[in-house]
Amino acid sequence: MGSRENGVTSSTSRGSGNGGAKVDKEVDFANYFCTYAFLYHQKEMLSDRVRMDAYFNSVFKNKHHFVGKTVLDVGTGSGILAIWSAQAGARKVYAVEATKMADHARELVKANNLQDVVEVIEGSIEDITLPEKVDVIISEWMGYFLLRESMFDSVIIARDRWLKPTGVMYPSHARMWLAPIRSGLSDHKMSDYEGCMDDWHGFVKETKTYYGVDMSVLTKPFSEEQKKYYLKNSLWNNLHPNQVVGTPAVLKEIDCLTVTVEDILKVEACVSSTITKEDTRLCGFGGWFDVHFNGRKENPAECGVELTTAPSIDDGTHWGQQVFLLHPPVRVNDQDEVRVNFSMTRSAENHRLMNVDLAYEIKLSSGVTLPPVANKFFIE
Ligand SMILES: C[S@@+](CC[C@H](N)C(=O)[O-])C[C@H]1O[C@@H](n2cnc3c(N)ncnc32)[C@H](O)[C@@H]1O
Repeated sequence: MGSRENGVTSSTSRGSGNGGAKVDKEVDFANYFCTYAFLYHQKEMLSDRVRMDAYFNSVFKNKHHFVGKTVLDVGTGSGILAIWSAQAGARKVYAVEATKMADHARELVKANNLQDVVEVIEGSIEDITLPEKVDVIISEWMGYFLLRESMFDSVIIARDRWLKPTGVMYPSHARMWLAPIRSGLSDHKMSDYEGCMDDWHGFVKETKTYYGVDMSVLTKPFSEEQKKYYLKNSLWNNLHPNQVVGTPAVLKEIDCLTVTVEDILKVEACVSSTITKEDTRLCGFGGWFDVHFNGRKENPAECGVELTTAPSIDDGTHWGQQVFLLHPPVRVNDQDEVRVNFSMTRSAENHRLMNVDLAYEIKLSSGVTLPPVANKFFIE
């Protein structure tokens, strides 16, 4: 889950954004669920090899959790996780999907001759009733930086209603990470953060050459506009691992079996990272997540699987990372310490979007501490 294009960017009429508040279902459907009804969007997730391999391996390398068992797939989309669960030997799979994608899922189940095992149910997980409790809940609920989209609330509700006391969650654990980062190569446009704030120059040259108008007078306002934008909004990016200039820190650890909605309304952490590169420019912080498929203590996975969205030399995942930029960048050195006060809450206008407060302070290895800086970002 998590797409730059999915409809969660529009605001909804939801009130306070806390887990107890009422969601205007119609508005939520129009703004959030609508894109999931399109196969093109499901395809984006189905094409994410890192995501697919992790879920596939978690199911097929842990068949003992599935053989002869009952499974609930929360938000089945195209039906892929439900189909794998059935192929791994489940006795019965309830595949619940809020959107009309349920029709395609039903078709796909039938085409794979699994209609006697997989029952596709169209409806919100919050509203449907199952005839029995289940042994496994499987779901792909993760948004950008793990919690954007707030779909995990629905999985928690499903768990509390429908998971047997001995049941297993797929995934079982999740973590959020933050690390100091530097700008990428200048030929990699998306991650040349310093360049992207000033890249009016090249444009001015071209406009003058081809269209005879000198736009250089707008260079400064453009740069100011860019800075304002990037200092207020996080940026989706696929970071290269060499852009990570300090030790990554865990902001939040979640046990999917026991966590409550209350526990995820706010993520607060004070963390510290040691710079690991000589003479580099700290441009901001990168945030990502991982989830694990470890079963539960009494019924562990035979083969634990990790799905990570950390910076990677390959294509990464469709989740990428969230980048929180600083301006101006700060020159840092090996062994300097960056202390971060991090807080993430849900937007009051749209509970599926996030506000981040990020304050940091740098203690140089010489012992000098630079003045603290505080920034606010919106994860849209
Ligand atoms: C990220 S997609 C995952 C789809 C599929 N499970 C997969 O892994 O490819 C999440 C799906 O959950 C559905 N969904 C989200 N919240 C839901 C809810 N409360 N009840 C039912 N379906 C929901 C969305 O419509 C979407 O199709």
